[in-house]
Amino acid sequence: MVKVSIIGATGYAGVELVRLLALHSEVELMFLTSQTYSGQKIQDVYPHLRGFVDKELREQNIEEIAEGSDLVFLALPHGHAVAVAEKVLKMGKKVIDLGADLRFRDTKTYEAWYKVSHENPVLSRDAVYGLPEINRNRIKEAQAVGNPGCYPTSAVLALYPLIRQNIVDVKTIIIDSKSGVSGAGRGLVLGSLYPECAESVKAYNVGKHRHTPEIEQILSELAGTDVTVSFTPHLIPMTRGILSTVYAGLTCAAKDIDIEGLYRTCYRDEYFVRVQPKGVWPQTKWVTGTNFCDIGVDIDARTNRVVVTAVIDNLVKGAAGQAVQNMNLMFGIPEKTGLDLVPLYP
Ligand SMILES: NC(=O)C1=CN([C@@H]2O[C@H](COP(=O)(O)OP(=O)(O)OC[C@H]3O[C@@H](n4cnc5c(N)ncnc54)[C@H](OP(=O)(O)O)[C@@H]3O)[C@@H](O)[C@H]2O)C=CC1
Ligand SMILES: CC(=O)N[C@@H](CCC(=O)OP(=O)(O)O)C(=O)O
Repeated sequence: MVKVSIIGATGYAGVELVRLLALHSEVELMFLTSQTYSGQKIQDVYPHLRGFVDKELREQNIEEIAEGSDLVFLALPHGHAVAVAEKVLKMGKKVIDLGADLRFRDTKTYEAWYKVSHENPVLSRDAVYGLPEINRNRIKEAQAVGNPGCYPTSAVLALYPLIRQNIVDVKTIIIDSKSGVSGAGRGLVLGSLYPECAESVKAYNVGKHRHTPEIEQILSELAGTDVTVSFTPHLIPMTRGILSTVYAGLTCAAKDIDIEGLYRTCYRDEYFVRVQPKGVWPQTKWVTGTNFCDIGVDIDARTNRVVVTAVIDNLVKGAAGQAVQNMNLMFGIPEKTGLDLVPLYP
């Protein structure tokens, strides 16, 4: 059994990890931490876990936690992970950060967009970006993984087959995303209050969302050239789910491309990416509670642009599920373990 602990177990991402790991056959849950609720049992803070997990929430004593764990998940606000990751790694244990602190090869970019200083550029440079569909072999060898952001997971999986085949003009990419409110976390945020967001949809952080440089970093690495994207996130009144619609101009004639075949070939061995038949556009409900990313794709022959939609559950493939998938890879556990779930529908 792999011994795992979660720092920040009471946030939405952390508690989703607890849910998935509670029934994971190869894992033993060791320590769960919380600042606010330390001393209480997690099943008292989150009664849906009663009967599955019986654990007291602890303070963040990292040495003790790392000593008793093989892997530590960090589900903290950005800016808090580096110091913890350093201690865990120093004790020879592995770490997966669900936040943004280990996602950037160039920490100057991180500092510019996140407005916090990064104390360990080497740690960030050596960490592996944890998108298994692209980085599987490197994740298997990793000591530290930066788990991708929720919007970038959907956008990069939507674009990867196009970039890999070099059939779109990378200066024309537009990413239009909608997220459920749990993406903002459990903290009290005015915009997450029911009267503020119910029966309403809005764009936010237009042209300046922190996931823009993350998407550009990965697409640039894949394309071998600098890629810039127009990315606009929207808040939509639902709890879970992200839908990203991506547009890109083709560099060849539409008639020369079997677009569905291209996506099927690219993802043929990827259990968690489900390419829909041409003309079928997935909805967020098709993936709720699971690690799937469902993709719909077609070419708009009139404009010679590809249109792709990708849906994920932001808390699963966008956070905790992807983290479990990465853990499985890092410990040689079959990749689907703990994640072989049927979506919740309707
Ligand atoms: N929500 C989502 O869909 C996704 C979230 N993420 C990332 O995962 C991380 C956690 O997000 P999420 O769960 O949504 O956030 P929440 O606000 O729901 O939870 C934050 C967690 O961090 C703990 N915490 C807060 N401040 C501190 C601090 N100063 N020191 C130690 N612990 C602290 C909280 O503990 P407590 O309240 O018990 O004191 C809580 O457990 C973030 O980096 C986020 O960006 C990534 C992808 C998707
Ligand atoms: C709806 C909503 O507010 N979503 C969050 C998602 C960010 C997130 O989860 O941050 P990381 O993935 O980078 O850690 C936001 O836009 O800030």
